[in-house]
Amino acid sequence: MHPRDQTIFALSSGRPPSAIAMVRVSGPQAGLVLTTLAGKLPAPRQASRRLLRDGADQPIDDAVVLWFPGPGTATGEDVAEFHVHGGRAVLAALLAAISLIPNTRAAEPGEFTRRAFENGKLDLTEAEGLDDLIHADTDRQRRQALRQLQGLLGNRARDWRERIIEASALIEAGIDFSDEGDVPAELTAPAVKAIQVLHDEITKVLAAQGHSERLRDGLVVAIAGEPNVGKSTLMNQLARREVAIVSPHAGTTRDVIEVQLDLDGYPVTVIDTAGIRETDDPVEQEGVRRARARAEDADLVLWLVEGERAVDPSGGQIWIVRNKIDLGGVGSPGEFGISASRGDGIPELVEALVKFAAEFFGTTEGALVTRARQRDLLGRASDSLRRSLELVEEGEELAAEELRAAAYALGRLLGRVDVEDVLGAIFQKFCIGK
Ligand SMILES: Nc1nc2c(c(=O)[nH]1)N(C=O)[C@@H](CNc1ccc(C(=O)N[C@@H](CCC(=O)O)C(=O)O)cc1)CN2
Ligand SMILES: Nc1nc2c(ncn2[C@@H]2O[C@H](COP(=O)(O)OP(=O)(O)OP(=O)(O)O)[C@@H](O)[C@H]2O)c(=O)[nH]1
Ligand SMILES: [Mg+2]
Repeated sequence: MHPRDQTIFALSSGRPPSAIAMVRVSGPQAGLVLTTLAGKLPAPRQASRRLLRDGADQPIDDAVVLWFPGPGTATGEDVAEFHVHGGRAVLAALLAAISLIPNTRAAEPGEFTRRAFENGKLDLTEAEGLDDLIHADTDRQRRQALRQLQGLLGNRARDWRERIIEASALIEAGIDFSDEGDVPAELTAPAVKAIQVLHDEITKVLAAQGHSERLRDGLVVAIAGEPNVGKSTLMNQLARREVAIVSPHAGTTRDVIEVQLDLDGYPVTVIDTAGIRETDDPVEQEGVRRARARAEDADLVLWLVEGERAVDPSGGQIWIVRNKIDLGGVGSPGEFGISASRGDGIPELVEALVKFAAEFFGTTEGALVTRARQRDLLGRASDSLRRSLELVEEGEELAAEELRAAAYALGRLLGRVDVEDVLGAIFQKFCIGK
């Protein structure tokens, strides 16, 4: 039997042990799995309590089960759900009992979603949104992912694709009509107008995206500066816990230490680094090398100084943060003055970071593009439309060719025209059970 026709099953809830766990089954054998383990089929889409039994008629667990007959289901296939106690032995017994039923097998990562995609329940951008929703850590990530899952980009792309195909039909009708020589302008004018509007709409969506695709990974803020200025103390303040070792000894931090923060719904990774100085200690040298590399890659560097020390960092986005103001010393304009150990100035610094994040991510409530793949394909569609406008004067065939390329790019965005390995690569990164 082809793997596509097998019935798949997986633990769809989190790592055991948990209070309750959910095992999902999808495919033609889902009903048989349910009756084998739980007796007669429950009423569709209604929770029923059943004692589950294995092949030897031994009890597995006291469970709640659901039966969703296809095709009106999440995957488009028959689906069964087992809501059981989330202990490791319960799950092991349940999964073993299911796998004994012929033509069933454990699902690959993302395979439920893949089947939903193949059955037309969602397009590729919606599947990507679903994956992002599962991995969303902050509220803004969640909202962006949910918009994508609900088809905000997919619906726009479908509409654009249809309109491009209509415009290209107009142009091609002109080509047939003219037979030889130029197509009369009154035939192509409506198509040209339509292409211009389409080009404007797609370009606007691309322009509005800002750094919205970075919302998935988060902003990286590096704390850097000379040894002993209080970088690790600031890190602990921002994290509100003791993530880094603080000591009066210069050269304490060697490895790069990271914490994930949720700043007003924006995901921010803060990294604490080794104090940058010339040193003979090879371990510290390596720490300094890593500190420099990470600071260079960061979206923002908080360059910490203490006391009256002058500063000379250069390049990139850098904020000067003057620490230990409790010991005296005055900050210059354009600097932050803080006491990392006492907490003075920290709320102001955090507030500025939230503002920076808001500007960095741009108008994420309006952003439709969340991945490089999507941006790339929209860019191609927009470029092809622009070229078709340029070419329409020279020859309708060339313009029609570019329109086909634009429609093709949108088709790939939606996952309508894509080669198996591209789809495979996308779904592979999903969770098992999703
Ligand atoms: N127990 C449980 N909770 C869950 C899911 C699930 O599969 N099981 N989901 C898993 O994704 C999410 C909900 N998403 C769903 C998406 C589509 C359909 C569905 O049955 N769609 C049909 C019928 C539409 C309808 O009646 O509204 C369809 O699209 O044809 C169900 C759940 C989150 N919570
Ligand atoms: N008075 C005062 N002391 C501070 C302040 N912040 C940090 N310190 C002290 O400064 C010393 C160095 O702090 P760390 O946070 O370890 O400094 P660091 O920059 O991480 O040092 P390295 O990891 O060695 O580069 C410790 O003794 C801290 O207690 C501050 O705001 N005021
Ligand atoms: Mg340190």
